[in-house]
Formats: sequence, structure tokens, C-alpha cells
Amino acid sequence: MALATPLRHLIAGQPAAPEPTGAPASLTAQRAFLPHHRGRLHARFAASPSAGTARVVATAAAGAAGRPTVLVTEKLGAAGLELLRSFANVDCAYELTAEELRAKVSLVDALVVRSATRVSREVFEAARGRLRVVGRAGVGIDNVDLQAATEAGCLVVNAPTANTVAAAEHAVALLAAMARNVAQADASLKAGKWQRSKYVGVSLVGKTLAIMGFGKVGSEVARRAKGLGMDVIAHDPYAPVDRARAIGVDLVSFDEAISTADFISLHMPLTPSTTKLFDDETFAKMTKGVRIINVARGGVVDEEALLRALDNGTVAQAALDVFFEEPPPKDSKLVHHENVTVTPHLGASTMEAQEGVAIEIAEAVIGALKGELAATAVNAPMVLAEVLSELSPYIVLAEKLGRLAVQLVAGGSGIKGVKVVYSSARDPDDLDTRILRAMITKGIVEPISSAFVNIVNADYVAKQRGLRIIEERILLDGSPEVPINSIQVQLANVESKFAGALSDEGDIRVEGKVKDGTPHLTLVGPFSVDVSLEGNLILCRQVDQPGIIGKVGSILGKMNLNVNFMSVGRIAPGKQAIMAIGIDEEPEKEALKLIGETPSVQEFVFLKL
Ligand SMILES: NC(=O)C1=CN([C@@H]2O[C@H](COP(=O)(O)OP(=O)(O)OC[C@H]3O[C@@H](n4cnc5c(N)ncnc54)[C@H](O)[C@@H]3O)[C@@H](O)[C@H]2O)C=CC1
Ligand SMILES: O=C(O)C(=O)COP(=O)(O)O
Repeated sequence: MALATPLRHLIAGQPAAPEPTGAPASLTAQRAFLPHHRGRLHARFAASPSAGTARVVATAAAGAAGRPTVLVTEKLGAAGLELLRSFANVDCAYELTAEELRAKVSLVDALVVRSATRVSREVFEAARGRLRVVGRAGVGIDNVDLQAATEAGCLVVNAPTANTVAAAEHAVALLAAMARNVAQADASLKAGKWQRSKYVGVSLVGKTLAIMGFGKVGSEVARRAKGLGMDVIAHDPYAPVDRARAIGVDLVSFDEAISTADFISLHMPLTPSTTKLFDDETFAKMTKGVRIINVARGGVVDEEALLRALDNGTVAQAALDVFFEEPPPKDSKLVHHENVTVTPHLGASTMEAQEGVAIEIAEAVIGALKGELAATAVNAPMVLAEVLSELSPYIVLAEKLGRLAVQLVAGGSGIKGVKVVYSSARDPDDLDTRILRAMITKGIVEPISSAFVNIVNADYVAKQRGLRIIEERILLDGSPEVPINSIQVQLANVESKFAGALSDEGDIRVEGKVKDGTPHLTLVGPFSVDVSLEGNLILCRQVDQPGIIGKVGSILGKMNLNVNFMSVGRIAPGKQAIMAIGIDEEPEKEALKLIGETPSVQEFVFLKL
């Protein structure tokens, strides 16, 4: 079995794309299980294929040359582009219309965007299953329809750290420029005027700055503002108090923040709950003459309300880097307001940040195309690299058990409930089974549908199909060193095309273990067997008696079918027994017919692993 080290784990159910030539060979190995060089983890996350090897990458359909294709729709730093080109065919096509994007997206495996490309549901639909990764070269993913991505099984990754300082510096630049009328004075002087008294500013020292959203950018702004001698308070319902306290910032309520601040700087994401959070009502609670900076997202502010607040003097000045609509309309009253300083979404636009973001996203996209899952995955559960490494063979086992179980279902009986029982000596809190559950779903769903399933969409697909998966743990005595002793998959209340697979309770039941790193089938219904889960499997039920193994073996031999494993499980001598035979190739119908005709064989089934 091709369970090479390091193992590849599961992300997609699509055919394998060959390892693209020219890829930095060391990247896979380095990123697989080691902490990322910036302290983040990249988790390996490749697919387990139906064919039995654990070696399928996330690319749905790589180009003819075997290299995946990446579409880059906005300007990306050169080093990131170079990295992408070392691995994939890269198509840089900027300023595409929505229609042009939809036309191109079905021809690519990954899409890299910044904030200006709207990756809508229509884009995922137009991709027709090929698009496997969307890389957002920056933080805000409000321009990507995450639900549609998840439904399509498309991984979305972002680059959340490389532009933090740039955004914070831009907020501070706007804060100071606004307070001292730099932009207005500059324009006035360039227009031939010398207006010293008109542009008297306000001081920052001793003023209160309220940071709204105390995340990465917000906390960096706070640090810098403290250096300018400002009193900094912050509002963030989800930020840890200790982190704020450590840099001398008090976390306060929303109302306290906005009603006591001289300056308010916005640093929260655009979400349904932050959309137009700053509306007439909010402005009315602010101190008269407050100054506002927005380097977050235009959508968190009701721009009409801000205009009214500027006109009635509630807000003395605003400095805006972001707008509800980008670019804003040419005649935008807000943009042209004399008390408003504007920049065209430049928060992340420093040479350093753009190079950093480009490398960060290129690495994440390449990793995902190779079947790894970056720590920056936005729409998939994060599974740590060490966990993936340890669970590798169980991931393969989980999918194969799902695949086996579903093939045992008699047509038309429908699958309602799935129960997965993990036997383990490990504390349940130390055993993350999400990826195993996802792969069991994949194993069950893929053989019976056109859906492809990966960890991104497994739960969604299961829900869509009304598949209820219950997980149960059996706590064993023994060493917690071994993560799992066995995995059992039960399909409740179904008819089986192989009655021998039914437990006494009437469920289809298959159980497996990992032995020497290889998945084995160890239980079928009530019968203990031991067969390595490779290639294909024939299960025969017969009355236990001498000679049957030889007969069936000789049929397979005559048909030139290589038996890689064989095991007989019986309830008691002379009673019912099951023969599990692992074969490399798919047998001809004739061979199966002859097995069925062998005296004493009561039933048999051929199963593809
Ligand atoms: N203008 C630009 O070029 C850039 C803009 N950004 C934007 O800046 C914002 C912050 O980015 P990061 O700090 O990297 O993100 P982050 O995720 O580290 O921080 C966001 C913080 O907002 C908080 N938050 C969420 N809902 C909130 C609410 N209702 N009220 C108050 N706080 C709330 C979260 O708890 C979190 O701590 C994002 O909107 C991002 O898109 C980031 C980089 C560049
Ligand atoms: O990272 C973010 O959230 C940003 O807003 C930066 O956007 P950009 O990549 O410069 O279009």
C-alpha cells in the first residue's frame, strides 16, 4: 500500500493531479508537520482516493501538463507570484468583469484575489466543481461567499497577518493627517494658497482614542497611539481582557467607548452584525466634535448617516480608507466633504505588506493544491499538523469503512442513521475525530452520488442528504499512545445485499483497525476477519468446512487474479463462516459467477475499496 511517509491526508475526492514539475520539492515535507516559519501550522490535508492509495491532492482537474492553474485577479507581490509560478500555471488577469471572471473560473484550480474581486455564489457555480481553492491575499473575506464556497467543497484561505502593521500604520497616518489637516492643506498650497489660520489642527496628546475591534490591527493601533501620548480605550466583545490590559488598554462597553472618545478608530470585520453599526443612533451618542477613522470596511458605517453627522457637526472630521462601494461614486458627497480625508483602500498597500501577503497566500494556496490545509483556512475546521500526522492511517481506514459499508446496502433501502464507534484508550478530549467523521461521510456518499466530499463540505453534504452521523466513544484500558484501537461503522435499519454483514441488531456493521500503519478490516457483521484494506474485496459466506478456501482460491488463480490477503472468520467450527479475500484487480463477471456457483457458498459480494 502506498502509505508513504509523510502520509497524505484527505481533502478532496477528485482524481489525483500529478505532482507538478518544478515545485519546490522540500515545501511539502517542510510544511507538512512542522510549525510554519512564522509560527503558524500548516496541516497536511490531502485526499484518500477511492483506488486505495493515500495520495490525492486537492486539485480537481489539473491542466493537461499536470500543473494546476491559478487565476490571479488582482495585483500580487512579485515574490508570491514567483512562488505560485514555480508550482502552477499562473494566469494574471486584472479588472475582470463579473462575466469574464465567471468565464475563466471553470478553467482554473485556484483563484487568488484581494478585496476588489467579488467571489459570489455565481462564481462558484460557474466553476463547475473545478475550483478547489480561493486565496484571499489579505484579511477581510467579506468579498467571498463563504457559504457557497463550503457547499462547493472549495477551501478558502486568507493571509491574515502580513498586512496587520501596514493597516495599523495607515490608521495612525490618517489619524495624524486628519488632526493636522495635512491633505486639505497640501491641496490648498498646491492650488497656490497659503492658509495657515484655516488649517489649525487639534493635538493628539492626552486625547481619548476608542479602538472599535481590538484584534490584530486594533491592538497595533493602540500600541502606536499610546506612544503618541493618547489615552486608549477599546470595545471588542470577544477580545481577551488580559491582552488589552497588557498594553494598557481598558476594554469598555460600546456606548462608553463611543460616548467618551475624542477619536474613534474602526477595526472590526464586516459581518451581518457589524453592517451599518455606525448609524444615526450611534452618531447621536458620540461626543460633539468626535473624529473618526475607518480603515476596516466601509460597510460598517451608514455613509448617509455619517454625512449627516459631519454636516451637523457631531463628527468634526472623518478619515476614510474604505467605502461601502469601492471605488465610491465620483460625485460622492462624503469623498468631497471638506472635513473628510480619503485614501483609496490603501491600508494594506505597503511594499513590505504586499510582498508578505503575496508569499503568505501563495504558500497557503500551493499547500492546499497539494492537499495540505493551511492554518489560515477560513471555511474548514483546523486540524493541527501533529493530529493529522498521527491520524493518517485512521483517515484512510475511516473512508474505506464508509465505502465498504455503503456498498453492502441493498439498493432502495436508503441510509438513515450512521453510527461511528471509536474504541480508544485516549481521553476523548485528546481525540479530534472531525476529520475521521468527514472521511466516513466521504466514503459513504461518494460511491452513491456525484457529490465529491472533503473536510470543507462533509458536514454540509451529510446534512443535505439527511445523513445523521452519531459518534460514540468506547473508553478502553491501555496505552493512550495509540490514538484509536478500532473504528466501527454501523448503518442502522437498512437491508444488506450481504446478509452476513448484518449484526444481531440488524445493522450493517464493519469494523477496522490500523495494523503496522495499514488499515485492516477486522469485523463484518458478527464475523471477525483480518484483511488488509487494499485493492478490492470479495466477501463470501459459507458453511465452515474443509476445501472451500482452496476452491475459491483456485477460481481466482485460474482467472489470473492476485490474492493479496485472505482471512476466514467463523462463529464456531462447522457453523457459518465468512471468507474475506483481498484482490488487486477487479475480477471479470465470469470469476464472480463461478465463486457464486461454488457449492456451500451461500452468498458473496464484490466490494471496491
Ligand atoms: N484597509 C485595509 O487595507 C485593511 C483593512 N483591514 C480590515 O481591518 C479589520 C480588522 O482586521 P484584523 O485586525 O486583522 O482582524 P481581527 O480578526 O484580528 O480583528 C477583528 C476584531 O474585531 C472584533 N469584533 C468583531 N465584531 C465586533 C463588534 N461587533 N464590535 C467590536 N469588535 C468586534 C473581533 O473580536 C476581533 O478581535 C478587518 O475588517 C479587515 O478587513 C485589514 C487589513 C487591511
Ligand atoms: O486585508 C484586508 O482586509 C484589506 O482590506 C486589504 O485589501 P487589499 O488586499 O489591499 O485589497
